[in-house]
Amino acid sequence: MNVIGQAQPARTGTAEPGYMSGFGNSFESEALPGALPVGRNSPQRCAYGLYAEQLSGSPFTAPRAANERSWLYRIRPTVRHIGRFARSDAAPLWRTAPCAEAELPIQPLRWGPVPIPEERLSFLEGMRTVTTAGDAAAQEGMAAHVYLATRSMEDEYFWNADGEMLIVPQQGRLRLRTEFGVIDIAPGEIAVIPRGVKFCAELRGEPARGYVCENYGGTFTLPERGPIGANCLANQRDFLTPVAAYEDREAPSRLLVKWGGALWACEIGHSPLDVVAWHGNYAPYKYELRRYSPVGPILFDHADPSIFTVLTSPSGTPGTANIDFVIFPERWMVAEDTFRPPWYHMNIMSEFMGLIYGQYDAKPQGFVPGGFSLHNCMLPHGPDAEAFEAASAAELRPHKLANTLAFMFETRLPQRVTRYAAELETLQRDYLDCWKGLRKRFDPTKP
Ligand SMILES: O=C(O)Cc1cc(O)ccc1O
Ligand SMILES: [Fe+2]
Repeated sequence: MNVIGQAQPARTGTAEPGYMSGFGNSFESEALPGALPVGRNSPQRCAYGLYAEQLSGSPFTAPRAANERSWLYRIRPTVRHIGRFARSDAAPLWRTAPCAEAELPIQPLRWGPVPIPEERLSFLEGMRTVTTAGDAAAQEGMAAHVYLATRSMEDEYFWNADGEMLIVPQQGRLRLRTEFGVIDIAPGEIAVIPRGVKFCAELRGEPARGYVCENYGGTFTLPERGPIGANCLANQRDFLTPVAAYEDREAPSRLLVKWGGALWACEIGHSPLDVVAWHGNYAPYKYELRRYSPVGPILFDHADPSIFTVLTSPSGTPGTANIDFVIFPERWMVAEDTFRPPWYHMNIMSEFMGLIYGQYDAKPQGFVPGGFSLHNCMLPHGPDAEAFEAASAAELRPHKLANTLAFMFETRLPQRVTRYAAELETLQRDYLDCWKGLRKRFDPTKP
C-alpha cells in the first residue's frame, strides 16, 4: 500500500505525528504539495529548490526482498549538515562490541531496575550499555542498553552509523523527531530507527526509562510464519511509519554521530531534520505490542518462545538469527497436563530479558519492571522454585496471564557484560538462590 501523506504546512519542530501503515512498503510522503518528483528520483531541478539524496540501508545489489533504500528531498544535503567533527563524551556509558572491559563469573545474571537520577540527562547522555555481542565493524551482533532520560534533546541531533536502534520504552513517553517524520512512543510500544537516520528524542511528560537493542547486523524484519499462514503474530498493517514533516530551523545546533564505536560531534547552524518529502522502504517505524496476536499451544506442552518473535535480524545462516526480538504478552494458558511456565533450559543463543510491566510467569519475584536478566550461551535457567511449586500444583483451568509484558533480545552471539553493568548496584548477587528451593524430589518407588 502506498499512501501519500497529508500535506502539512512548513513547521519548525512543532509537527505532530501522522502515520502510514504497513511493514517494508514502498512508502511515499510529502509535506508540501508536489515536493516529491513523479516517476523519477533525480530530476534536473527538484521542486522548491530541494536537494535529492539517497539513503542506502542495504548494498545496491542486495536481493530485492532485502534491498532497502529511500530517496529524501531536503533543504540541504547531509554534507551540509556536518562540520568539523571532534570526539564527544556526551554518552560516556555507551559501549560498542567488541568490548571486553569486565569479567563476571559465568552464571545467570539479573539486575533490578536502574533508578532514574535527578541529574539532567538526554536520551543519548542517559544511554547505559549492559551487554555487547559480536563486532559492530563486522556488522554482526548487538548491544543491549538501558536509557534514562530526564530532559529533551534541544537543538541536538543524532545518527547512529553502527546499527539500527530498537527502542523499548518501559516508563515515560518519547517523541522521536526524525528525518522521515515524527513518532510518539509510550510503554507498550516500540520504535525502530534505521542505521544512519537522524533524529532527536524529546520527553512527553515524565522522565523516561527503557531499553534499546542496537542491531549491528541485518535490519529487523518480520519472521516467516510457516504453517501459521498469512495472519497472526505481528501483522504488517500494525506497523506505522511517519509522514514527512520537516524543520526549516536556523539555530546553533549540535550534531552527534556514533561511528565505529566512538561518539563524534560537530556544531551546525540549522536543524538537519529538513526532509520535505521522501519515498522508499528504508524508514523508521513504530509498533504497538498489544497488537501482537500470539499463537501457542492449545492442547498440551509449552512451545518454544520463538512463536512470540516480533522482529528478527537475520544472519547469513538461515534460521540462526543475529537477533530475535521476542515478547511474552498477555495470553490465555489452556494446555492440559502441562507444566505451563517456560521449561528449564540451556541454549546456544544468548538471552537478554526485560520486563515492561506486570509479572513474568517463570519469575514471580525478583524480575521486576525496568529490571533485566542475562542467560548467556549454554548457561542454565528456568522457573524459580516458587514458580515451579505453583505451576506443579496448579489446577489446570484456562487461565489468563493478564497485564504482563516481558521481552527478550536473543542473539546467536554470546553477550559480554559491560563494566557499568558488572558494577551496577542493582545487580542481584543472590540471583542463583531463586533456584535453591528446587529440592530433590526423586523417589524410585513412586512412578
Ligand atoms: O524465561 C526465559 O528465560 C525465556 C524462555 C521462555 C520460554 O517460553 C521458554 C524458554 C525460555 O528460556
Ligand atoms: Fe531460554
